[in-house]
Amino acid sequence: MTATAAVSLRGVSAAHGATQGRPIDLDVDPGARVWISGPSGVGKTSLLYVIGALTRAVRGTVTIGGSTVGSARDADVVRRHHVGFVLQDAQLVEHWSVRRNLATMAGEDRYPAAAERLSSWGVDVEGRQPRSLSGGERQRVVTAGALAKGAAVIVADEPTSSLDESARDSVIAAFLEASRAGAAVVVSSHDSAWAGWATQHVRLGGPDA
Ligand SMILES: Nc1ncnc2c1ncn2[C@@H]1O[C@H](COP(=O)(O)OP(=O)(O)OP(=O)(O)O)[C@@H](O)[C@H]1O
Repeated sequence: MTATAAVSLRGVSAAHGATQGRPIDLDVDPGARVWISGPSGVGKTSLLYVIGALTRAVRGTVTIGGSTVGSARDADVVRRHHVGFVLQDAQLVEHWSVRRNLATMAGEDRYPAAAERLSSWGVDVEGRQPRSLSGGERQRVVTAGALAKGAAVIVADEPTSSLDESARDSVIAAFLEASRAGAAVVVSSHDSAWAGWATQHVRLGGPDA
């Protein structure tokens, strides 16, 4: 790993997909922007989950925020302290208000900024329940919460899949801003709109991976 890497993978295979046959090495420095692409089913989500300590690698060494992710307990600690994530199914606690979901993801002190960002994205939070959100609104709530956490590492799985072009561009700009503030940001997506955003491209299932 580089001395400053936020995430370092050495000889890593995830439980499913292309990295099983071809283990991967990857360093992601603070402020770097990584786009993971590749065909459906190739293993993008599986790799992203390892990068975010959401699941453990089946082989190799994963270091996040200077800590090696060995045990499940290591993964818990790393996730809590270092990682913000946007998962593909934009999970919210359904019986909590959207406000409570957002405040829990962001931290109460960062809630106002997260709600303001959401409002600028056309999503008003107050008085809403998750069941009243469209798929795209839900995706933006989870993204605003993850970004507000101020984590050193942000992983996002298809964060713009339910968004129109204008909302997509706003979300891409927000991920750019997070990287400029020092976060290492890793996005898995089929959408080539991420190509111009990324500083590193990991293409799974191609000649290089
Ligand atoms: N828990 C699981 N048990 C068994 N197979 C799984 C599991 N999770 C994923 N897979 C399989 O592993 C492969 C990689 O899945 P993964 O979701 O990582 O791919 P992906 O590239 O993100 O796909 P997509 O672009 O369609 O979201 C797929 O063939 C998938 O069916």
